[in-house]
Amino acid sequence: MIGDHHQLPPVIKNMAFQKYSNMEQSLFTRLVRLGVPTVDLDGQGRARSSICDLYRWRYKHLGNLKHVESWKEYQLANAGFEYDFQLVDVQDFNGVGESEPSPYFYQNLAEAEYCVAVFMFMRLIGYPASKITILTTYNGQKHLIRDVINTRCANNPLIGKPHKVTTVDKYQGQQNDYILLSLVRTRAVGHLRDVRRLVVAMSRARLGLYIFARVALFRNCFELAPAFEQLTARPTKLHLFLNEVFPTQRRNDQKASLKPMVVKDMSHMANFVYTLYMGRVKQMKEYYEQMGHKWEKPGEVKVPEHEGFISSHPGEDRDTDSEDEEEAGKQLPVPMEEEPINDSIDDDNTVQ
Ligand SMILES: Nc1ncnc2c1ncn2[C@@H]1O[C@H](COP(=O)(O)OP(=O)(O)OP(=O)(O)O)[C@@H](O)[C@H]1O
Repeated sequence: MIGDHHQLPPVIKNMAFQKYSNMEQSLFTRLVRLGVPTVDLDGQGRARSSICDLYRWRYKHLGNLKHVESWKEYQLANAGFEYDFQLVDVQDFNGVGESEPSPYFYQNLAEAEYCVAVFMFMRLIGYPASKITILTTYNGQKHLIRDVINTRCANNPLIGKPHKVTTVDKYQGQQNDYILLSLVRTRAVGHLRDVRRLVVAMSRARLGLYIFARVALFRNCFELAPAFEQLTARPTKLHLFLNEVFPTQRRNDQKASLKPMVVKDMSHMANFVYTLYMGRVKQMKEYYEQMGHKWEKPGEVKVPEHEGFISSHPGEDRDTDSEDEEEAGKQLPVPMEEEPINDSIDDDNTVQ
């Protein structure tokens, strides 16, 4: 029960220990509260300096180790993205924002679809799946995102699944290069108001952090202001650079000469990804045929209605009469798995 007292405390499941022994208080917090002299972390070696600024304010004198300025991976930009981090505003989809199908089980379909569309975009331009993690602040949303992934792309060899889809709380202590984060709530800020959860959420990414949320709600939360002021200083619509592939040689500190594509909303992103995918498949097919190889379709990025609550692909054009589309219509839905993405720490290939 030792640990950074600016992050989340241990989870105590036993009510007696929780209520009467105050075991949720970590040993570190206990010592700090008792006035025991402590040495605070003053050099972080995980994140780009710009990303670290989102939580640096919670620590006394947190600087950067030299390598986060000097190593090439920190100097280069994130391919396809104008910014190294962005807060992306997500509006209601079909009139719905957050939903609560059972008590305290929060979901947000628009954010789930948006996160998955961005993951698919990253895969299509060459990002390895192992470098991308999708995080969310609620268990309900974790299940929804996994379900959307299973529906849209898990079985597609061109896309597959991200390294992990899990909750911020479960991911404490872990990291990945690129984090897509869904904040879910649209009516009340909920438990992100605990700044320790915000610090964990903001501090998991090394190189890229893209947050999907209802901006008007979170920007007004007093406790979160130092982070959201920085987040909202950048555009809240996703800015993408087309024609870039991973890894780019564009420098992160260099103002790009290209004009970005500004993504209007989730449907726009889903549509764009669908078109990008179809273009990639067409290119591959032509290449195979030119080389005299037998062409086999890699898979689909969409399947029919699934369990009655996930919409069909928002970028899907149902008016098409192409043969490929008809074949896709005959495909059986991907079966639901309770835990399709492995959560165990043992198989984690991130460096700690
Ligand atoms: N001296 C260093 N040289 C290179 N990389 C470093 C160095 N120190 C830390 N890092 C990088 O920073 C990451 C975070 O370090 P570490 O896991 O010790 O932090 P932590 O305090 O346990 O993080 P958290 O509790 O927030 O998950 C490491 O995985 C590593 O990539």
